Amino acid sequence: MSVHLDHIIRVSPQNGRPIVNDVSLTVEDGSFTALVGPSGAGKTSLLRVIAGLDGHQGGTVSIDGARVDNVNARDRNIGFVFQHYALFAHMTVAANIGFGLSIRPRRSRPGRAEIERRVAELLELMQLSGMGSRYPHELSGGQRQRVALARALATEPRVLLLDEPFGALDPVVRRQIRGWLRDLHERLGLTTILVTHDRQEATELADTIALMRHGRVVQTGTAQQLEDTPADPFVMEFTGDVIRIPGRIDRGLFVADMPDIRAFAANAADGRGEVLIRPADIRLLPDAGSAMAWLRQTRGMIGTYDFTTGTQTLRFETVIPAGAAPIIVNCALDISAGRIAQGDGWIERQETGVAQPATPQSTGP
Ligand SMILES: Nc1ncnc2c1ncn2[C@@H]1O[C@H](COP(=O)(O)OP(=O)(O)OP(=O)(O)O)[C@@H](O)[C@H]1O
Repeated sequence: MSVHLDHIIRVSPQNGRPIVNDVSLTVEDGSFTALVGPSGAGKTSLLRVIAGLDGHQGGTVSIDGARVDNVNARDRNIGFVFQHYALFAHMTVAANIGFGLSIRPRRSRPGRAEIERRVAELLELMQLSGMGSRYPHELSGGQRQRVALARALATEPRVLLLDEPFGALDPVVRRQIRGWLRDLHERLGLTTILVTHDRQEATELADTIALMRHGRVVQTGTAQQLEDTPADPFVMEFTGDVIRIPGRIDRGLFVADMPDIRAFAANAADGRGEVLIRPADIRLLPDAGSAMAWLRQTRGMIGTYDFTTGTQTLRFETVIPAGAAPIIVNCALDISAGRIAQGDGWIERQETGVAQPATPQSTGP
């Protein structure tokens, strides 16, 4: 089932400020979407609006093309698992899983034998066979989260909402459960939306990533798209390592404040600016300046360099130039593969890999 959000607004019940601010998002049927972003960005709030647990003051939520704004949570056919959505401690694992079915209105409630069959099926699917009679405190953290997932899936929802479901697990279990979850998503043909802080988790699991900040979706796309063509400096920093190099635009050139960084063409008005660049895109140019680059560590073709000019040092990891000695004297940096920012936005969007015209070496401000 697809989920479509159209200009959703939710305001804080306390102070009327927008918590979700004009969010439009389409989650395709059968897709796996990760909602990522800093704390307080509105990810949980958006998930709760989709689930129908919280109301919204503007916009519409549609599931499979039908508006569900006035449909209560129980009737949306959505399963959800929250990090702190605890299991019922006094109930066995089997009773926890079957709970959603057992409280259905009499008309739609399956018989006891049918519930038992469904629970057994889910226990097997979750690799928890034989654990139905245990109590939650007799399980590991990873097993408990799988029971929570089983409970969410018992009513056969087609949409699954997961809010940091693995946050409390140790990293090894977390990685194992990831692969297993993706597999489950495929096998059951689910449409899944996962809230996570973990960039790696989002990249591994999701087809689409929606990055949120201040109640808005800043950019949606594959992990690769967000990394390669970030909509703004915030997205670039969120999606990978970035080095910021301050400078200015001077008559069509970006001139770094730090000497021995090559100026390059910048199609923008004169003023302050900053280059944001992935460390791996920085190029060391031997015999092109007066700086010194000292190779601190190597990892295959990649080296960690301290690039020193005057009293300033820049540390970054990049490709070791062919035949370079561990200490390169008289070198300069090429940062023309970066993007130039001013405040929260780009002042110029450059495509990486496009050759820049040869320009004179910067001599600083
Ligand atoms: N019921 C509420 N009443 C008032 N403010 C709320 C309520 N729920 C959330 N907020 C506020 O809305 C903003 C978004 O919160 P939300 O929990 O959705 O963010 P988040 O991106 O999920 O953050 P985190 O990653 O820390 O869980 C925060 O500023 C939060 O304080």
